[in-house]
Amino acid sequence: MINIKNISKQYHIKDNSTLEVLKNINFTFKHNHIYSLIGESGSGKSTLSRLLTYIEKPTKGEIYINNRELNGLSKKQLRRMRANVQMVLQNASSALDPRQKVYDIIAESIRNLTDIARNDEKKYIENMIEKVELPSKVLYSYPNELSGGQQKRVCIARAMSVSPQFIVFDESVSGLDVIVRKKVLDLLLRLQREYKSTYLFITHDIDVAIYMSRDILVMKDGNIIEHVSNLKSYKDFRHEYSKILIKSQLT
Ligand SMILES: Nc1ncnc2c1ncn2[C@@H]1O[C@H](COP(=O)(O)OP(=O)(O)OP(=O)(O)O)[C@@H](O)[C@H]1O
Repeated sequence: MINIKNISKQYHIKDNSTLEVLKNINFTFKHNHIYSLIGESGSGKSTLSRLLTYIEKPTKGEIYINNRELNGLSKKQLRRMRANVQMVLQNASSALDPRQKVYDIIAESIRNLTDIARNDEKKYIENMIEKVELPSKVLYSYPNELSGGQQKRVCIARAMSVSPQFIVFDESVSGLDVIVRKKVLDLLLRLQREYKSTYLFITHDIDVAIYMSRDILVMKDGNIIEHVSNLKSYKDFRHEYSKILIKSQLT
């Protein structure tokens, strides 16, 4: 479970002024659940994902994972926490080191973030690559030898390999063609059922958001302005802004 309390994020921009990108957000992400997050460009979705994955710190507020606040943890505890929360980004090719073979990319993550013994590593990685439905020979390829869809699956395998409880997918399927995208989404849904992790699925695309989850957060100007759980129809969105956002995609 991840709990965010009174989270704000400000950036210093030119002329000594500050830009408040996230404004006092409170939310609890339940265990074993998928949330979709939609919102227009610049509303703060990626900033929120960077805070949730500890890439950046909030200016104000606290993030709790399993009731433990991040600040003040020892290095070892922090390492464990980092494994707990993973992120899969839009641009798979830039997220993968072009100089490393897929095996080494996944192994690096495992070595840094888990206690899996070296003797067990190969079997574990082969199993992981099978879970994302890639042939094992991919492990000995470089990322640029793979298709966009295959690279995406490698990113998913790397994230899953450290057994995270929480995964943020930030526009993770953008840029894939419709058929490949659906296959990746179905894979993610299967993996979620198997691993019982919590997903925060960030997307511009309302259809993708609904395909992944009926639990939808809408973000505007640094706030979560609406949370619809158990969405049954577009009419369940009550906030005027959500309605405009949905309408703009449907017309
Ligand atoms: N490091 C930074 N320094 C200054 N401003 C930033 C920084 N990172 C983000 N911003 C600003 O914060 C706002 C929110 O950006 P963010 O990327 O979180 O939005 P987003 O909803 O993810 O947008 P998109 O859908 O286009 O990715 C934008 O105005 C952006 O310019």
